[in-house]
Amino acid sequence: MKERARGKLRPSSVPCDSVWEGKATEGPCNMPKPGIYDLIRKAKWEAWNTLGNLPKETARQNYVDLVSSLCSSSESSSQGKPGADREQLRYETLVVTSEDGITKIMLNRPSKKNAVNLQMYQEIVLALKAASQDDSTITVLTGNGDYYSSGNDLTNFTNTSPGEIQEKAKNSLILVREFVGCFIDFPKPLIAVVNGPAVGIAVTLLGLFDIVYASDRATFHTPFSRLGLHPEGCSSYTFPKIMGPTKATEMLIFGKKLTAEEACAQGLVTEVFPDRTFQKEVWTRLKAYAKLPSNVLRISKQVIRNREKEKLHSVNVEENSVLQGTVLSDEAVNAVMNFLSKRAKL
Ligand SMILES: CCCCCCC/C=C/C(=O)SCCNC(=O)CCNC(=O)[C@H](O)C(C)(C)COP(=O)(O)OP(=O)(O)OC[C@H]1O[C@@H](n2cnc3c(N)ncnc32)[C@H](O)[C@@H]1OP(=O)(O)O
Repeated sequence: MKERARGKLRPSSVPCDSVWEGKATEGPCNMPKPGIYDLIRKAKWEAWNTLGNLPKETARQNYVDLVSSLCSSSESSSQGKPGADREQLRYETLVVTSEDGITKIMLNRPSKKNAVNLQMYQEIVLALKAASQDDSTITVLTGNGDYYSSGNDLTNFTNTSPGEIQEKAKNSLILVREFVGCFIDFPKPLIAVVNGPAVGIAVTLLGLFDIVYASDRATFHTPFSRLGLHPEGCSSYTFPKIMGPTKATEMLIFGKKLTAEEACAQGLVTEVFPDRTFQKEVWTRLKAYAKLPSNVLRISKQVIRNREKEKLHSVNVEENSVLQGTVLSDEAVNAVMNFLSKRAKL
């Protein structure tokens, strides 16, 4: 009997379904308790044993229900395959690819230093939503060309009539709030591959990533005060936590630009690579990480990040409402005018 019962328990099967399976075919637990180091069989035995005298028929029905629910969940997850996403979604400002367990979202306005225009905000929201449901293990954000991103596109409100500008600013900020919310909620490991300089919102968001790899050519600059703007992307909360309040203040209020090495020393960047070997080294490492079990990574991310989510959403709302009041201030409008008239660059 011992051997027959053991033969039914496939070591690779999920403990919970083999428990119902054992109960459904054998009735009450009828095998001796396995040894302390026989971890898989011991876990199954304990689970089976806890079912006590549950009737065989009830156990059988539970087993059928469980198998049906697993089948339907695997069907619905296969509808979110990256191949299908690629066919459905066409992006103008991004290149999104999915292979080797990695969905790569590449900002693709290199002639504008990957400045984030309204279309790009929207497309990143869509790409993150698709990536959260596809079968990739990790998601990467990176930039095409020499910049990672020059931040918010300063022409977002130009070509807008005076009568429409208030409404456009309000709606744009609602979009930015949703955009930041997607980073807060993103369920899989999210990795920034910072291929060159990063500015403004492209920097602040890094506090919401799980890993940040940077080329030694990258710089990190948040010149909010000279633009008449204020910290966003939850940086008013994440940066003081990551680097301490005084270093965060130097960056977020006084616009101190950090080199990649400095950003790494402050904890904003995980690791810096020589630009010459950046792409090769980073992608080799990410491909190895993407072979780890997807579900395990998701759950570990939840364990690390979930207790902060509510706080981050409230910070996002608060930062956004401050910007609602200042994005059309004289200081902000003058800064844009100076940039457009080529009088000001960073
Ligand atoms: C939508 C709601 C608003 C929410 C507000 C959110 C709060 C703000 C968040 C931020 O991200 S603030 C940071 C904004 N970014 C900047 O201030 C950067 C401005 N750009 C520059 O200073 C320079 O362009 C540069 C990045 C230092 C690069 O200089 P370089 O001399 O190397 O290249 P350029 O010839 O200047 O740039 C090439 C091309 O790209 C255009 N461009 C670059 N960055 C932006 C940008 N952020 N917005 C709009 N356009 C940008 C630049 O004008 C050039 O265009 P062309 O002249 O070739 O047409």
